[in-house]
Amino acid sequence: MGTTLVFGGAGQLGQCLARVAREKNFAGLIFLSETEGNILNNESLQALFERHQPSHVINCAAYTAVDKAEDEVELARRINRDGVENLARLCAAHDAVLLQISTDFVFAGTGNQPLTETDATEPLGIYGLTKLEGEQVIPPLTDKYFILRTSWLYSEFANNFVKTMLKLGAEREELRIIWDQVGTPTYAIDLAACLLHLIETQSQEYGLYHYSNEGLTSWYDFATAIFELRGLPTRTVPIRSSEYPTKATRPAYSVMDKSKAKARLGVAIPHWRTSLAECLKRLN
Ligand SMILES: NC(=O)C1=CN([C@@H]2O[C@H](COP(=O)(O)OP(=O)(O)OC[C@H]3O[C@@H](n4cnc5c(N)ncnc54)[C@H](OP(=O)(O)O)[C@@H]3O)[C@@H](O)[C@H]2O)C=CC1
Ligand SMILES: Cc1cn([C@H]2C[C@H](O)[C@@H](COP(=O)(O)OP(=O)(O)O[C@H]3O[C@@H](C)C(=O)[C@@H](O)[C@H]3O)O2)c(=O)[nH]c1=O
Repeated sequence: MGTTLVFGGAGQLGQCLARVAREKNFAGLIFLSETEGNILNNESLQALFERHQPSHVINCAAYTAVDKAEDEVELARRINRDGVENLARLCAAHDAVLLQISTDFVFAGTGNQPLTETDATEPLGIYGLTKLEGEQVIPPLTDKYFILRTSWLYSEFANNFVKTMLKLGAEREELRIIWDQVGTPTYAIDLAACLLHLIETQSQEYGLYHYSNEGLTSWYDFATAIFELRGLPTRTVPIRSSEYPTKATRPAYSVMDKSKAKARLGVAIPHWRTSLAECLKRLN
């Protein structure tokens, strides 16, 4: 197997990839932090591609601060769109496969049926918009790409909802959590395993896919499950989004249909509750 360059290697998904690769003895991955592989620096990117001649490139680098993006539009766009364009161009020139990660926030979330890859996108905020732009720059440059849209990523690494809940739950008796946003949490370790599976199997089923854990839940039910599984007495109170004002509006319903990924990529997808229990065990 060839070499895989992992950009954004120090972020949540990057660290999950490192763990899964270590556990599977998966060789050939080169993890690059922002300083080692800045996706906005074309000169250093070119040097990296020339030195390593990668067969695959996984882009975990992104601007992920959903609310802050509303005030940092240009920076978010440079990282989420221009950075992806830089990688896609170099992948095309070096005949490498690009694995790009996108988000459920490309959808407006006004429906109530699981979203497929062909459903219309309509981002509600700058983060979702710039991630969608990042999806759109790829196909004109290369055919050899996988775009995996995922949602509500969490893990034992970096900052995420599960870790925030455990921290707040240890400090407060009661937490008020939104229940009118419905989606599917995704254990970033499962997504990492899926990405490595695509490389290991040398999959050529290129294209756009939805990948989250199975099932659906609200943030309120997710938080309640975290405390139940952890055996914490923290009370959770369901509130509406209007009672928890944020700068960026989130989709109310962003459950994604994974039929295409299951049919074409040969991946088994665990239920979110099973994976949550696994993550909490790891966090112990
Ligand atoms: N987190 C989530 O809930 C979800 C995430 N996604 C997508 O999944 C992917 C991985 O997300 P996740 O790991 O959680 O995000 P993180 O924010 O944990 O990681 C992103 C990483 O990208 C790095 N980065 C930022 N700018 C650059 C740059 N110019 N060049 C290289 N690296 C850079 C960041 O470094 P630094 O921190 O130093 O700035 C950070 O380490 C992203 O594409 C994200 O949009 C999709 C759905 C849900
Ligand atoms: C801390 C807290 C959050 N919430 C709500 C706010 C929000 O709607 C929801 C999740 O909050 P967070 O800020 O953790 O997550 P958020 O930034 O909305 O998460 C998103 O991140 C980007 C990167 C994605 O791509 C999305 O898939 C999604 O995971 O929980 C409460 O209701 N009560 C609370 O006490």
